Amino acid sequence: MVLLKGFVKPEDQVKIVRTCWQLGMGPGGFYRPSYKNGAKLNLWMMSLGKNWDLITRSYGPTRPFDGAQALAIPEALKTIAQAANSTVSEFPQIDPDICIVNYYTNSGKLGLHQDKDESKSSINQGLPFISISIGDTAEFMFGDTRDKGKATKIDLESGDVLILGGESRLLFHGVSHVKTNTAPSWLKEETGIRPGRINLTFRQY
Ligand SMILES: O=C(O)CCC(=O)C(=O)O
Ligand SMILES: [Fe+2]
Repeated sequence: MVLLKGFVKPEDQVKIVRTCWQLGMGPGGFYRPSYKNGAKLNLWMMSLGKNWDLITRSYGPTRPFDGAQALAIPEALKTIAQAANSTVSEFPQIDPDICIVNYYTNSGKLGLHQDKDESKSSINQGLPFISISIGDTAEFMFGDTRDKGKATKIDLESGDVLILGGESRLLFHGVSHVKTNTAPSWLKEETGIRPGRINLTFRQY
């Protein structure tokens, strides 16, 4: 696992907010994924490239609940993720065909889980996924088990990039909470970003 503190330049952070907001408000944009029993995740999600479905835990071209086609990953965003990937010599370079964008309000959170719905080959090779955080700071947790008490907690701030690959590809991870009013003031002024946090994870199926 590699954490690149403050990797994303301010102008790119602004670009990410504007792009995610524009895509997220349109068809195929942000929604709250539900489990079979109707309970919802504590975040808003938009899948780019391929749709990830919470119920089947699999990828497909469209999302079952409204039939919307997964939107394309904007090249400008992919470039930022690949630039981060290329600074880390211990992991292979990926060509992302999936980007999951999560928007957490200040009450948003995500339980400890592993990301293992990409192809067997991708997982077995330990191809990294690249996670970009924008907006309010998150307390991010990770560990070898689903036990929250044993998880390590770190802050992910606006502009940080976390890369999980190789041995760390299947780490359990999640977001315990989002810290209110911690986004950089210049980002708020420039974009009018709502309170909360945007996280993008770039993956190769
Ligand atoms: O928001 C984060 O930092 C993590 C997101 C995540 O784990 C996921 O989308 O699978
Ligand atoms: Fe994840």
